[in-house]
Amino acid sequence: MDDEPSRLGDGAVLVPGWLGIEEQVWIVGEFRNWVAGPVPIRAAKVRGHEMSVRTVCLGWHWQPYKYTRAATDVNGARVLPFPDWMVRLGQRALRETGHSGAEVDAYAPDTALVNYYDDAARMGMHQDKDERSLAPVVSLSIGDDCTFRFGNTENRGRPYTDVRLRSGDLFVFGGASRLAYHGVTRVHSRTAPEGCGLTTGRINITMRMTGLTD
Ligand SMILES: O=C(O)CCC(=O)C(=O)O
Ligand SMILES: [Fe+2]
Repeated sequence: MDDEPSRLGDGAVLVPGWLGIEEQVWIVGEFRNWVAGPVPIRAAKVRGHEMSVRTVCLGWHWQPYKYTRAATDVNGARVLPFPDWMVRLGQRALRETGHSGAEVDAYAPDTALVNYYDDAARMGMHQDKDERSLAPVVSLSIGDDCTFRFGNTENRGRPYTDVRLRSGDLFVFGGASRLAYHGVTRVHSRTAPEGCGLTTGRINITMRMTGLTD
C-alpha cells in the first residue's frame, strides 16, 4: 500500500503512488518520443558547467535562466507543443491536492521540464522562479527513487525536509511554497518498480505556467 498524502509545507503536497503503473509506462513511451527531437535531450550549461541532469522541454524551452520557444542553446529548433493530456493531468493533480475548482479551471500549464537522472545525477538547491506566473508546479516522478530535498523560501539551507520520491509519486507546490528552494540529493539505483517502463534512471516532469505569451 502506498502511504497517505503528506504536507511538506503550506501549499506543498506529496501524493505517493498517484500515477498507476500503466500511466507510468505510457508516459515513458511519450518520453522516448520527446528525447528523439526536434530538440534532443541535453545537459543545460550553468555558468559554463553542464548539469548532471539532462532535460528536454515541452511548450517552452528552458535554458538558464529564461524561457524561449526555440532552443537557441541547443539546435535552434522549436520545442514540441505542450500536450493537451498534460494540461488535463495537471488539472487533475490540483483537484486531487485540495485546490479549489476556480484554481483548477485557471490552471493552464504551458511548459514542462522533463529531466532524466542517471545514477550519478543530482540537482542542487534552487527556486523555480523563471516563470511570471505563481501558479503551482506539478511534479511527477517515474523510475528509480530519489531523495528530494524541500526547503524554505529564504535560502538553500535549513530548515528543509528530505523525502523519498518514488515512481508514480506526485508532488505539487504552490501558494506559500511556490518559491521554496528544492533539489535532488541522490538517485537510488535499481529501485524502479518492475513494469514502470524504465529499467534504469529516473524521469521527473515538472509542469508549470510560464505566464508568457508569444
Ligand atoms: O527532479 C525533481 O524531482 C525536481 C526537478 C526540479 O526541481 C526542476 O526541474 O526544477
Ligand atoms: Fe525545480
